[in-house]
Amino acid sequence: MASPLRVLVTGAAGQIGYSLVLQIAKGDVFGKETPIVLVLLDIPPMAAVLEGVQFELTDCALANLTGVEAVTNEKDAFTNIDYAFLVGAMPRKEGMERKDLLAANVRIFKSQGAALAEFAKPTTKVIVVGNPANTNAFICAKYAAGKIPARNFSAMTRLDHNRASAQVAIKSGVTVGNVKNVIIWGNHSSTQFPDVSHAKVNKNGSEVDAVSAVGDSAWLQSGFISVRGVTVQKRGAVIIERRKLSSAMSAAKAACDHIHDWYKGTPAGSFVSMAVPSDGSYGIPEGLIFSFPVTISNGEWKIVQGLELNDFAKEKIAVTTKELLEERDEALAACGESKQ
Ligand SMILES: NC(=O)C1=CN([C@@H]2O[C@H](COP(=O)(O)OP(=O)(O)OC[C@H]3O[C@@H](n4cnc5c(N)ncnc54)[C@H](O)[C@@H]3O)[C@@H](O)[C@H]2O)C=CC1
Ligand SMILES: O=C([O-])CC(=O)C(=O)O
Repeated sequence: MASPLRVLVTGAAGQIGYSLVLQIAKGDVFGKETPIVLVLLDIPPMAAVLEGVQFELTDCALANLTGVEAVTNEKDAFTNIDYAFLVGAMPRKEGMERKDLLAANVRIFKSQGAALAEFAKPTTKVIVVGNPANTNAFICAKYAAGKIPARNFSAMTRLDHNRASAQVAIKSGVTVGNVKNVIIWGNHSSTQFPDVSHAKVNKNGSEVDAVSAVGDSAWLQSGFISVRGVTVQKRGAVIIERRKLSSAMSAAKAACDHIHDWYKGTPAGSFVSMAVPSDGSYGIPEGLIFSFPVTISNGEWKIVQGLELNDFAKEKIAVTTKELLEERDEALAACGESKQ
């Protein structure tokens, strides 16, 4: 048997954690053939709950789950890990924006960035789920710099990508497996820009542009993006309003999709949305953790180049970029650093 991948889930006693750990353990991310050791981290007051999750995972009797470790300190959590799902952070409540969590959550990611640098493998790959996800990932990467390359850090916009794909499928009268190349640009926040102008729909066996498959351009420029919040941009807030808790099942599934594609690659001709450090593509300031369309091969992502952006798209991308720059400066200040 190959040596197992060590996979860390932080916030493993929380609601996303509860959905996520089973999907990883049963092979949805790294494949059913890949042995896994799951490392579950939460804060000391959650130790008993965490132990309950550990017992349940053992009781699932999964063939390739070779170990489950429940820990409450960063050294045990981060030592020698291959992948980190950084979920543990405070969720927002009704009426809040995700950036309202910045002051409370950013320090967690400063500390975990330093712990990654000290204890993890230099090849470790990281997805930040805890909100505000892009800015937390920026801070985490900053404090791991010198040990783990910035390109190993990402933030999750796959949930927004999945939400957008599902809406296009419903409007086009197909199942979601027939929709590809939707793009989420920018921040995982209400300024994100869900863009279908490069998306494709397989309708009755032939591939057509999503815009013509949907057949409602007015909806694509307004209702699809955010009609009283029920579709993409503000979907998270709508779920909180209905459930009184933020998305968990769909967030866990999206985190699995994100790491699955990073590990296995994207199919030829397809791209997915992933928030990664900007290299200046599309005029986005370098280093900002920004959601782009990416293709993935051999564990390396590449930002899709050369997509044409019309004035509507440029305007939306400028708004989300401005918000990310403001969040970055606020986060640096909260970490006691000067602005960039
Ligand atoms: N990027 C995205 O698309 C999404 C992000 N989220 C975010 O994910 C985060 C987690 O959400 P839920 O699981 O619903 O929250 P939750 O409150 O159910 O669970 C969070 C867990 O994290 C733990 N935690 C807090 N500080 C920690 C630390 N320093 N180290 C380890 N664990 C720690 C808590 O004790 C708790 O068990 C929130 O910030 C939420 O806003 C949620 C949905 C989608
Ligand atoms: O909206 C929230 O606070 C949770 C989240 O990030 C989402 O559901 O997209």
